[in-house]
Amino acid sequence: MNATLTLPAPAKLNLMLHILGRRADGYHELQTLFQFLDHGDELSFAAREDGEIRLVTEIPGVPHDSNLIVRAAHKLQQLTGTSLGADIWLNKVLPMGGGIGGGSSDAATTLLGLDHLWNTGCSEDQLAEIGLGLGADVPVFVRGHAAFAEGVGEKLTPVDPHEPWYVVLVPQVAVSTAEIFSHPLLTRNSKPIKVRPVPEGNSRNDCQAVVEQSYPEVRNALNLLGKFTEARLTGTGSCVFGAFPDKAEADKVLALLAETQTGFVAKGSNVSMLHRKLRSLR
Ligand SMILES: C[C@](O)(CO)[C@H](O)COP(=O)(O)OP(=O)(O)OC[C@H]1O[C@@H](n2ccc(N)nc2=O)[C@H](O)[C@@H]1O
Ligand SMILES: Nc1ncnc2c1ncn2[C@@H]1O[C@H](COP(=O)(O)OP(=O)(O)OP(=O)(O)O)[C@@H](O)[C@H]1O
Repeated sequence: MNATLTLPAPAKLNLMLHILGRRADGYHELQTLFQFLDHGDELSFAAREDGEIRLVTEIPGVPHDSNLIVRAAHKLQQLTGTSLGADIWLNKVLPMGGGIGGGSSDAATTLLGLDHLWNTGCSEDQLAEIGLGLGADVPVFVRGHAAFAEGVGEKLTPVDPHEPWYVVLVPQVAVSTAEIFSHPLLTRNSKPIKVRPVPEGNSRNDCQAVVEQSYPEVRNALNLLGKFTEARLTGTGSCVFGAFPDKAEADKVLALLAETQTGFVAKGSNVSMLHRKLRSLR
């Protein structure tokens, strides 16, 4: 059997998210602050000589060829012209439709992992560009550093916000990103803010009001976590998060909410687990 390469696909949080306007193509101009979590999916890759891409562990409800992992692998094959393929195994940990970027992160890990395995030598810029074609959130996972993002999420300025421990609650509803971005009541006229200093105090999420209105489970999670710390929505939800100074405090709060809420505790991280692992391989 070929050697396998196993790599993490971490989650992200949007520490703030402001919507500045809507472009002619329907996509929204935004400003958002991305930080990674030391928590995520795991992917394993083994090269195939016959050029086939096979996701061995499929996600129920997501057709094989629509999975962002398979789409990312095909795009990399096309760009590089490699004759190699891959068997790919996914250990899915992150909730789907959670606003913590699981699918996007899987796609980025696939691009970096297969570029490494196939020895195709793509630049980070090339991989980020392929990634943007798969989703607005993919480039930040390719770059692997916490970032202030503008445009539709692709203009990235690396930043180093504080790295607290987070409680992330996972309300048991999947929120459609497209539905929230097309909501008539969405705030779309926030004033642009400056990148530096890192906008930690200016940290609202413009999607939160419409998500709370449409999904009572999300409002409930925000209210419950809000009893302990400032609680906020990530992306278009459904997940909500709050920061704590240490792991013990975060664990305690999650335990107190455990009767009615599903969630996890994870450390915020400005260098993604994926990039830390890849560096250790070089
Ligand atoms: C909400 C965020 O998660 C914040 O990080 C992202 O902006 C969304 O990123 P994503 O899930 O990778 O989004 P995509 O898969 O590119 O787009 C999903 C849908 O969201 C809407 N969309 C997304 C990003 C953006 N800047 N404006 C949009 O209007 C579009 O209707 C699109 O059809
Ligand atoms: N590998 C994958 N993992 C998760 N979802 C995938 C994957 N491939 C395709 N999808 C599809 O993408 C949809 C969104 O998944 P994802 O986990 O990225 O949502 P999200 O966390 O809300 O994303 P974001 O934070 O980028 O808005 C899923 O409902 C699923 O249909």
